[in-house]
Amino acid sequence: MSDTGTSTVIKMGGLGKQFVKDDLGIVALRDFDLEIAEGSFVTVLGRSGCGKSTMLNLLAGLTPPTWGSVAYRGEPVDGPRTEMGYLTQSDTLMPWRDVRRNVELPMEIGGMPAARRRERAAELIGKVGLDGFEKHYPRELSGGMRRRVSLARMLAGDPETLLMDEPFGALDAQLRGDLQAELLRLWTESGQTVVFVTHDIEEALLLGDRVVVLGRVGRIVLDRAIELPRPRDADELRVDPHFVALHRELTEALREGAR
Ligand SMILES: Nc1ncnc2c1ncn2[C@@H]1O[C@H](COP(=O)(O)OP(=O)(O)OP(=O)(O)O)[C@@H](O)[C@H]1O
Repeated sequence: MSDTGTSTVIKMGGLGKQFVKDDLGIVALRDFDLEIAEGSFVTVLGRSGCGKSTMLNLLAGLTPPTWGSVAYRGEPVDGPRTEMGYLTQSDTLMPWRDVRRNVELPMEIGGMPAARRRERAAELIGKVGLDGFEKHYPRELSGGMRRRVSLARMLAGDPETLLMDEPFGALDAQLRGDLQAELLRLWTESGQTVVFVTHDIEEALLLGDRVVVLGRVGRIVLDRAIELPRPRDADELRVDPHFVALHRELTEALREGAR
């Protein structure tokens, strides 16, 4: 238990990853330490190439670390775990399954009866704004629509922790706002833990109750609480002096991280 009374759900210690390409070692992440409290919404902000996806892949157990370790509820993460849902940057929908059957997949694996599965899939498809597209195949959808199917599929697994890698980056502003609001609503209701990677300062501030800014090879340049009251309205926030000051602080941290 931490001093705030919440327990740590994720602990990354001395974490690092080196890739080897053409006999050359490329360090993507080095000496990375981070603890995440249960039920928190942590946004991880960093420029392209600073190791954000590498960190999430390690956290999700998709790739083994070169150095250090990841623990989930005190247990070492040495492969994917059902408690963690991962929305990756790349598209991992099954091309031979239509939208409904893609969304149903985690429930199918979990052994949920077909009628219940179908009902839940319909509900999730509605939540991500894809009513009417149930029978479409991934190739018949736009990139943004495919992201939304992936989001619905992740939620279908009912994970207690959500790992999200720039999930709304490719969407138009309106849809992005809708899905951000939907995610916040789900988070408020469910008490899930969220680790949300973005390179967008405003998004990091709008969503998180803590922001971690990464510099090169995942060096933590800033780790601070975001005390903005909720619900947060993007239009109102933009003129809020506290938000403006935080925005400036994060801009400076990103600049510092690039050095
Ligand atoms: N499989 C790999 N093989 C070799 N190098 C890799 C591999 N994956 C990542 N890297 C390198 O590691 C570094 C960090 O990559 P990573 O994808 O983690 O960054 P990122 O912060 O998520 O970037 P972006 O915001 O653009 O997705 C980059 O220099 C990248 O080229």
